[in-house]
Amino acid sequence: MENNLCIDSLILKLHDVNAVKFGEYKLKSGMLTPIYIDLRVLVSYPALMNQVSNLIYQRVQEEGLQFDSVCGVPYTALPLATIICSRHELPMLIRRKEAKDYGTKRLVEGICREGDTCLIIEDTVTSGTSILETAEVLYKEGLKVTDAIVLMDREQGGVDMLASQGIKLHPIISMFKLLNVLLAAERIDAQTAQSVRKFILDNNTFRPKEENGNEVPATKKPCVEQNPELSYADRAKLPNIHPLASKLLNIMEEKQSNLCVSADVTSSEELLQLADSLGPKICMLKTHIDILKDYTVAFSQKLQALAEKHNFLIFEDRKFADIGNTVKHQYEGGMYQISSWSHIVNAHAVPGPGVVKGLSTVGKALGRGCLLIAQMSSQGSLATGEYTKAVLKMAEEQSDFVIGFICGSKITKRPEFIHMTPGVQMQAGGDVLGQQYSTPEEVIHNKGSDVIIVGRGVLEAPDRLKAAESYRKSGWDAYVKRLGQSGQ
Ligand SMILES: O=c1ccn([C@@H]2O[C@H](COP(=O)(O)O)[C@@H](O)[C@H]2O)c(=O)[nH]1
Repeated sequence: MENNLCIDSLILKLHDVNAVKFGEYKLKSGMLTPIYIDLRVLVSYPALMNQVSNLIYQRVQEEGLQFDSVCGVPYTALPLATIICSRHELPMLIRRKEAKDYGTKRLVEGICREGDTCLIIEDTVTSGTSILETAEVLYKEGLKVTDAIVLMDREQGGVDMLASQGIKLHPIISMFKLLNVLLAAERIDAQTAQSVRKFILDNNTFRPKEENGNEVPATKKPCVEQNPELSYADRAKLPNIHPLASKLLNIMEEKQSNLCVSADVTSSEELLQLADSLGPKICMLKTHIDILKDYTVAFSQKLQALAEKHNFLIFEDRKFADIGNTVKHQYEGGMYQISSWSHIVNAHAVPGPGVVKGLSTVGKALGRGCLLIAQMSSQGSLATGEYTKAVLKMAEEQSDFVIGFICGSKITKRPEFIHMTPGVQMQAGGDVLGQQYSTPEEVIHNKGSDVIIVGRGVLEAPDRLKAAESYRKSGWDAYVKRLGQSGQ
């Protein structure tokens, strides 16, 4: 989170110094682009140079990269590499763009030992060819290149192209992140952000080769609705949106996360530990409070503090399903006092509209929201067809409290409702008790849902944090892809 804030402030500073320009510009390849990143100006801003160099070095450490020397791609990344190498006493190599016609005539200055590994530093990547050109010069000196760090990735295929050549690229700022931050700060309008997003998605420079050397044919775009789709950030600003839905959409945009982790554990200590470690990766944490063996009021206070600290919402998956008067007591009272700590709860529509009325008499004044269960992920679920349509109608009639749905796919085009889908794992399949799983791509890109709810996919992974990050990334990438194909 802290690092995120640091990157957000850097993006705004880069915009301030005109290192990010909107208009029509030509790239090295000749391609015309509506956004140009000009980091050459950095040399005139020493504080910014230091900030960028620190972030690059921080990334090197976070990734645990091992190398013997550092080489900046000429010319913009040269001073950045120099600052890093000088500050951290690392051996540096300088790549010449043209060989001298006297003396050693070398293309690389500095000591190259056969078999040593050199880390490449670059300012901006589009296709990745500048990094590859530098790597090729280093290879000729007997060096190995396994990793490169770039400040700004235009997300136009550089990561994939370099990966195909055995170089892992570690970007610090991505184009979509940059657009989101500038949009949130009102430096650009939604239309500009969307047209740049579309340009980036339509102009991927990487064409992987099949084994026979031919280019892989472009995959067919899935059939999507033709009406343009709003981003999470745009939906957060809708005039008729529920404030809690708006808050959630803003969190999703800011954290680039549409991941809700289902914290189905039985000890409060483990749940708090999960919330603290996975907090930066999620937009929401889902609980089943009645499976905890040791619930206390102090626990619920600690959970709320963690939600504040990491900026996520709490969703108690209580699935209320009784008459209004009963659910009112179940929501407000009893040993769990759910309404006091859970931002969102859910309800079955089976009892009729009274269940929502009962919950809203407690939750509305507290600014809480409710999801209606329109479909379920379990095999043989009866929540289908006409039932799902009736749930939608019930939500529309009480949209001052209902903020969205638990569902398998998008059930309404009304952008103020948020669709959340459980039964998500990296591999489609199921469990022995009837749970059915779809992938993040299927749920977000193909089925049009907004949030993936993942339980065992994260909880049973050997490294929960790593698993949460890969679900976050898959869910977010699927959303970005969907936005780019929405016809805007
Ligand atoms: O239709 C539904 C509604 C709720 N759930 C809940 O989501 C999680 C899923 O856990 P996994 O381990 O990812 O299967 C769990 O808490 C369910 O109660 C659902 O699965 N399907």
